[in-house]
Amino acid sequence: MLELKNISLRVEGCREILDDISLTVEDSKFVAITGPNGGGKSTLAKVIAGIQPPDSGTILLDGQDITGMSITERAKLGIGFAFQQPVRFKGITVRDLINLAAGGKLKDPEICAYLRDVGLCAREYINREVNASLSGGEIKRIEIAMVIARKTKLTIFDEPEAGIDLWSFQNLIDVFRKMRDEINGSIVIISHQERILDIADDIIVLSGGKLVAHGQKDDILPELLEGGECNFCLNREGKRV
Ligand SMILES: Nc1ncnc2c1ncn2[C@@H]1O[C@H](COP(=O)(O)OP(=O)(O)OP(=O)(O)O)[C@@H](O)[C@H]1O
Repeated sequence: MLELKNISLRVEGCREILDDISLTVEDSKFVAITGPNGGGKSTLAKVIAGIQPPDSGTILLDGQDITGMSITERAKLGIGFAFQQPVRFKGITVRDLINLAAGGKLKDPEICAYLRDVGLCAREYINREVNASLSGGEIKRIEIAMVIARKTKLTIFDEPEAGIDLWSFQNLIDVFRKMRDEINGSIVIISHQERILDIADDIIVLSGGKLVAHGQKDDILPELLEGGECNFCLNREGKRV
């Protein structure tokens, strides 16, 4: 279980990017974080992954205080993070990356199964070098395949739909459904997409750095669909408009 207690973060000369955020992600839950642009979603994901330290507050994983831990230490405890803009590694093949993620040498059929899960033709990609010749959508899918192979306790995806075409989007939804059903871990997804929000157990809405709603999908989604994300926008006084 992941617990965030009173997390705040301020950038010099700027308002609070995260303002006293407290929330819990229970085991085996699929949680979507959404909200207006600039609300603090990516920053919160970076705070959970250990990329950005908070100014104050505490982060607990299964009761253990991980607030001061590095990305690597958190990764060892089972936190995985898929970036909004994935990185490319020159000289490394797709096979190498999946093996690296899985923490051992997998047989080709196993690697192919991960690639198929994310809609890539395994034969075409398994020996490809992960360099600039891969498209943004292809690299994104390879990164998702890596996250699945890593089988982490808590996986954070930052806008996984970015750069993925419409046809592959359905495939992506299927991947997340499968992850939710088969992997015994929690998934936190930052997304603006209704179809991703729709498969979540819980939805969290961040706006202006504040947590403005957190509850079961069936309670939050109708309000989001009715008024859009700006139904949750805050005015200068920090009140919902
Ligand atoms: N290093 C920084 N310096 C100044 N401002 C920052 C910094 N990092 C983030 N911000 C600001 O903090 C706010 C929250 O950014 P963040 O990327 O977390 O938003 P988001 O909810 O993920 O937005 P989007 O939906 O557009 O991806 C934005 O206004 C952003 O400009």
